Amino acid sequence: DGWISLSHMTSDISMFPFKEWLKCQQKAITNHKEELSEIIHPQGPLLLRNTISRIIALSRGVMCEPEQIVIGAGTQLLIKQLMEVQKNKPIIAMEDPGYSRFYTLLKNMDFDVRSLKLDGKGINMKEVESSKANFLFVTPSHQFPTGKIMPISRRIQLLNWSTQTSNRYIVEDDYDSEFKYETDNIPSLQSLDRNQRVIYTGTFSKTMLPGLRVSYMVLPPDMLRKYRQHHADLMQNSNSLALFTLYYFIESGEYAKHIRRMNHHYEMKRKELIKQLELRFEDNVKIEDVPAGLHFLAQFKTYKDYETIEERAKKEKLEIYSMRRFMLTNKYKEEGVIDLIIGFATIKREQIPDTVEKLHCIIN
Ligand SMILES: Cc1ncc(COP(=O)(O)O)c(/C=N/[C@@H](CCC(=O)O)COc2ccccc2)c1O
Repeated sequence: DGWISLSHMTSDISMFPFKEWLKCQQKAITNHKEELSEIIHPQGPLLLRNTISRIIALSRGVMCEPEQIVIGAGTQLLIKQLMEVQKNKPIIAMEDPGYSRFYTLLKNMDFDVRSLKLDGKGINMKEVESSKANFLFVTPSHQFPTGKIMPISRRIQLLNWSTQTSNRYIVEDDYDSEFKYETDNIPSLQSLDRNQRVIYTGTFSKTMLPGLRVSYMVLPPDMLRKYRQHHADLMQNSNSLALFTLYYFIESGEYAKHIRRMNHHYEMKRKELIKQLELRFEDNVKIEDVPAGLHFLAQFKTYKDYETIEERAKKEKLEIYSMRRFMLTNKYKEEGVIDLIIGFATIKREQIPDTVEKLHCIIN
């Protein structure tokens, strides 16, 4: 259809080892007929929760028992189920720009949702303090969408904030932590938490097949008790066959191999795209070169506004999103520049020069 995608909402599944996946699915069917024939644990199979707790301990420093993990069909569903448990309408705060799907979900659940500005270190502490929030949603490992990695100093400030009064929680959305290029992993907020204030969420959407819809959250013990009481009757909402298959895919080492392969593949494309953009736009582009994730932020000098750019991109059959998608209430517009979110997962290496040229004529 002639469209080129610089969307951040895709992953490059051309390299996904479907043959291995099918072998693991065969194993899942052979070894787990019993479980497939019945309603299994609402939090997902214990053997997969064991595996997940081991992976996130190794890669993110998350300390938890498998019993604290809830597996669900997407992070939004898990957040919805978690927030249904909360009594007397807690106040919610989240990053702006931020993940608009959480903002919409929580607003639709009639919560009072405050959108807080960022500063150079991530979510702004003064705004956090004045927000009176009970639940604070943050993306410290790779702020969505700006890419900022929250420094340890700000993490400590947030953790101190969370212990100042009761009924304060931090929801750490670690959605994009697998893909780190030069920098090594900063451990999760949850790994620094000594007061059971951090609710940790992760997903297999970025590293596996987005269509699998397998995500998970780690609940502190007291929140887990409340969650289990409230959702005593709730059945598991993930697909058991996919979960058992994922278990074998991880245990066989295929998952680790796939992440290594994708890290290399994405890093190459990211480097090439940044190089071509800087060559073509020279000092009319400023790139937040955060070496992580499947997208980066690029600020282009132009006197065109967001609407014009978005229209021209559509006409040029280039799928790309601007910062407007993520502005919750603070609809700022810097004079003479626009911010675009450049996703590099699906673009082919050989398409990069033409795509950069296309972007140049859209913006100028
Ligand atoms: C901040 C944040 N947290 C969690 C998630 C993951 O959600 P889950 O898949 O339900 O577990 C996303 C996915 N955000 C999605 C949409 C972003 C947008 O709306 O602009 C993009 O998701 C994918 C990107 C690449 C490959 C696969 C998926 C999230 O942006």
